[in-house]
Amino acid sequence: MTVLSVENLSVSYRIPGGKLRAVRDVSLGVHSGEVLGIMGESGCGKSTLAAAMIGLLPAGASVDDGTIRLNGADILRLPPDQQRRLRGQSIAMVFQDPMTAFNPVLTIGRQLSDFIGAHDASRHSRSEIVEMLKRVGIPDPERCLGRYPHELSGGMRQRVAIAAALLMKPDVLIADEPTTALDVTMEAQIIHLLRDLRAGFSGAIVIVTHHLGVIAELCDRVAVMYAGEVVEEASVDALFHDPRHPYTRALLSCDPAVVQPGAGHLPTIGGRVPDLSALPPGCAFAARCTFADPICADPVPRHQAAGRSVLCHRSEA
Ligand SMILES: Nc1ncnc2c1ncn2[C@@H]1O[C@H](COP(=O)(O)OP(=O)(O)OP(=O)(O)O)[C@@H](O)[C@H]1O
Repeated sequence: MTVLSVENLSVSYRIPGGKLRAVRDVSLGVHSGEVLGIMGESGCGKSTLAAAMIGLLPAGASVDDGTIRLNGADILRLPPDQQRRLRGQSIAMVFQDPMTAFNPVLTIGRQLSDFIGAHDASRHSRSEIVEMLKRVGIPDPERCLGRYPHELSGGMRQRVAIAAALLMKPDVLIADEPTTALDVTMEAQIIHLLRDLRAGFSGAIVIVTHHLGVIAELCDRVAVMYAGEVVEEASVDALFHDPRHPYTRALLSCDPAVVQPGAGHLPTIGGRVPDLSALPPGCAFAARCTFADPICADPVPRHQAAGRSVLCHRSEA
């Protein structure tokens, strides 16, 4: 069942003298039990898309067009209090820097019970919280409950943030760069933790990342973003073994090691991402694409086939 679907979504930021089009005509869906990865270089619009999905767009950003459906409800068109309620019950978010999710002057125990109590006080007892902390690998959960956020390492804080999100039993868990603020060892541990947790979680997971290892190890499907658009969407297997969009191919061919699970961050491609406030007509990747020809200045068709879509004049899905 599709729990979260985004249809023809466009989001822009107001900037001096105009508009920066951060998300352009994006359509995506994620089903229960599935992990969708959203990947792309810095500035391609991943975080803006994730923020729109959870309804927490930063100041200056607005939805120009499109719909976001959560369990079928068109959340952008609900009154704000209903939006908040639906989100609180159905979506949980894990942020890049877990410190931002915690109040520095309250203990972890107080925050977990307050946070969860705010959504459904009766459902969660202290023992459930302790059980969840154990599940996410906190070595001494009882002791952890009495600690303040700054007394935990970054990796432990991220584990607690993941525990808090899972305690809500959300239909959709959105994780925005969940490993980026961590060192390499902790990053690997959190990737393994998320992989283990998948088994006991029936909701959908959306992971925003520029880390190919996260995609390879955790995701079922992946949407590759470039300059605000989804340029290719496919199963992880299809994408890694048979990338069709020249941008995806360029990313993967920069370093053959990247197709291996556990591989590193996205390599860089020559040239620059276009200015999102003054986009060229046609394909936004054309200026960096080795296959570009004059047709690329025309509006770009989206080729769709079973389980795959590709936004390119020259590549079929
Ligand atoms: N508050 C803002 N005001 C104006 N422009 C913004 C703002 N936040 C982001 N942008 C611009 O929107 C575009 C998309 O940014 P976004 O943060 O969504 O990309 P991203 O792929 O998540 O990048 P990163 O991985 O660096 O966070 C970028 O061009 C960015 O400069």
